Amino acid sequence: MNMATQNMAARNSVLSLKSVYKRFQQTVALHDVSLDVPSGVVFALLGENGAGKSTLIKILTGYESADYGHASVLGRDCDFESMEIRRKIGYVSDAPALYEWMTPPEIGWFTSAFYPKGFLTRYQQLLAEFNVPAETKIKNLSKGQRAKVALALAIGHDPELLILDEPTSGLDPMVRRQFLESMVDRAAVGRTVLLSSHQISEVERVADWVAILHHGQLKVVAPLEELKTEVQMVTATVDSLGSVVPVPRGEVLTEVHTGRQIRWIVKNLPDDWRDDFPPSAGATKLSAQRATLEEIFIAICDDRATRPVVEDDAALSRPLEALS
Ligand SMILES: Nc1ncnc2c1ncn2[C@@H]1O[C@H](COP(=O)(O)OP(=O)(O)OP(=O)(O)O)[C@@H](O)[C@H]1O
Repeated sequence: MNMATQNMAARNSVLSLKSVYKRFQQTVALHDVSLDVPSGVVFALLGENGAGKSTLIKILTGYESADYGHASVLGRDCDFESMEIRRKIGYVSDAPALYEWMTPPEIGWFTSAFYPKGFLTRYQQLLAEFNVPAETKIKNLSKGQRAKVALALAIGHDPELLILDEPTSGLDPMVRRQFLESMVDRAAVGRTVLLSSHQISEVERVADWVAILHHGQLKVVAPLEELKTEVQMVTATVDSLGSVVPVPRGEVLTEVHTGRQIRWIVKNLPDDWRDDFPPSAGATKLSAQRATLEEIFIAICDDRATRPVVEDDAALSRPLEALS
């Protein structure tokens, strides 16, 4: 993220993490994570399984504490004001706990006691929109129907900030679409949505901002459009296996070798990047194209991508210091 974008996010941020560390026994779940989420956007948190997404969300909602660093939501401290935060925001966890013996209307009526007037009416409208059966007890609802109840409970009070941990898993394609559209609508009226997801195509459709976590570290935070325009995939074919070719200038996120082909994912590739590959460089068929979000995600999160796939021992000694 460039400095101007970073400053903009920090100025209007609805949530903020500063140098947050979290460890579970030997597992480092979050490592020096700093993040500001601006208001009025759909902000997607991407990362491989175990990257630390749920841990980050649990710290924001006060279900876990950071070992070090500071987290705040809507200006409130996540450690000391978590009850207040949970009342203000909407939150759906990856496994929502609901009162199993109640019916959907009953749980809405029960929950309405914690929220201002207007909650129940809105909740009931959402249940009707989502076609949730009113007479069935929660324990007998399908996975998708449960997810709809949890979502209706989370947005019934029209929260300024909605936090969703993998919101669309278990939803059918129609509801998934309806649901994602409603996220965009929320952002359009100034509400903020933070969602974690593995569904890159969905994120690409709805997110304004994207953050990518990898092994507990925040690798990318940027507006989606900026990411799409600033990151490119450079491809070169090497003349012979094991030849040492230059690395393109710019910020090389990763390098992948497949036979004679090398692919680099590069941020801020200079216009004159081809000058780095004179005929003597041993690389031909040079091309650069914009990288898709999926390509960027894989480049950052697939650990195999940072290790060259080689077919002879000589190539193993190729210098990779330029890669982080
Ligand atoms: N309570 C816990 N005790 C021990 N380890 C934990 C605990 N919670 C999380 N972890 C570990 O911390 C790491 C991050 O887990 P987290 O659930 O935040 O990942 P995630 O990005 O949400 O993954 P997924 O996409 O699979 O849901 C994992 O290695 C996980 O095993």
